[in-house]
Amino acid sequence: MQCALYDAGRCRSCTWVEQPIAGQLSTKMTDLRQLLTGMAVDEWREPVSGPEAGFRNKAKMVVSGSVERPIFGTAPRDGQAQDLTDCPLYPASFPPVFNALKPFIARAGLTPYNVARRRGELKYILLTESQQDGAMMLRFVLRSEAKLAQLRAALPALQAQLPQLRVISVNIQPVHMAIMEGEQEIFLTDQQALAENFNGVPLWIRPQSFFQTNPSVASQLYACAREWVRELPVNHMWDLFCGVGGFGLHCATPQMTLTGIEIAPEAIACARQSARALGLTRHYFQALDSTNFATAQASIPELVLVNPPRRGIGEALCDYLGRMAPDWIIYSSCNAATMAKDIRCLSGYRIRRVQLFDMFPHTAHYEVLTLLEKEN
Ligand SMILES: C[S@@+](CC[C@H](N)C(=O)[O-])C[C@H]1O[C@@H](n2cnc3c(N)ncnc32)[C@H](O)[C@@H]1O
Ligand code: SF4
Repeated sequence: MQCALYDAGRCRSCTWVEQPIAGQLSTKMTDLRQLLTGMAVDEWREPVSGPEAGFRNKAKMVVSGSVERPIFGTAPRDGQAQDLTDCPLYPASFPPVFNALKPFIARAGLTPYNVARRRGELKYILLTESQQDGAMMLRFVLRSEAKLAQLRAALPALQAQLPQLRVISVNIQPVHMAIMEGEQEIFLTDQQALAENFNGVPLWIRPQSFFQTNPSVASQLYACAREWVRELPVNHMWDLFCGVGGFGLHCATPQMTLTGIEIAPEAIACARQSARALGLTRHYFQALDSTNFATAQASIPELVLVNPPRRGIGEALCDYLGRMAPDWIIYSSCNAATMAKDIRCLSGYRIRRVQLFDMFPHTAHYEVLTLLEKEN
């Protein structure tokens, strides 16, 4: 893919951008095969990919520069900030919003935060778009509430100019460190979540809850998990690290019992709302730590699906699953190295199927879906 910002040396985030997608996929497949070396795999499925450009539904922009001339992009290095509003990973609907936000920041007096001087208010802007109808969520990450009144006063004009901004909020991040978001979220609109829909399944995007950033590939991933689960005689499944419920809500039927566990309460509220909209009655979504939840259960359903963060599911959950031995485990991972390590810990399972999903084109990262079956 052509990226003028990469070519000009202004952004080097996509280290593989100069390689054709076919080459990227074959390198990723080689990496995955190496990580699973020594483990028998019954079926390697063809990798799944999506569009090369314009696929991201979310922009996370560091705000720097001055209040009159803010820059949206990367953190300044050697005093030089790079404007990445033309990044080709974003859809065509994003640059007009960025362009309208720059004068808005000046009008609202939101001085960009200067990391070196520890001064200023506006640290990041986070913009997410729903594929369903193009509605958007805009979040301002501010150092404090000092400029909140000014922001509120300037907001009606911005909303009139950009009616697609349905959810607007301020996140307060008072701490001087790399963590992007703080705990406090102040909604500036009545609407607190964006409606999304993948494969006919209603989902919600809202602040402080994880949502996949490549909707084209994520919807193929959920559809594939649904296909795999529907082939199996499953009456009850756990969806651990469920986020807003994408996997479980795709896989469950009205006859099945679905237990979804996720640490973020905001995400659990979204999952419950989607389950109700689907007419599911046997769903139990709880905001809990997945390992604490699982290890307190004396029985296990036929299927456990896990989709952990990059660190993997860890030893305690692996030990528990090995001991309780559900008939099937589906592992969806954005870090095949930790997934391979976890699977090696799980004795008594064979790998029925593996499929790579190219969720993060132009980088070495990828998602992988693995079906494990208990050996008799
Ligand atoms: C890779 S995301 C997957 C989310 C979801 N399955 C999806 O498809 O969008 C991992 C999720 O694990 C959650 N998480 C992190 N630590 C957790 C824990 N200890 N127990 C339960 N959930 C956790 C995160 O909040 C995040 O939503
Ligand atoms: S993140 Fe965007 S601007 Fe940076 S290299 Fe990738 S495509 Fe180019």
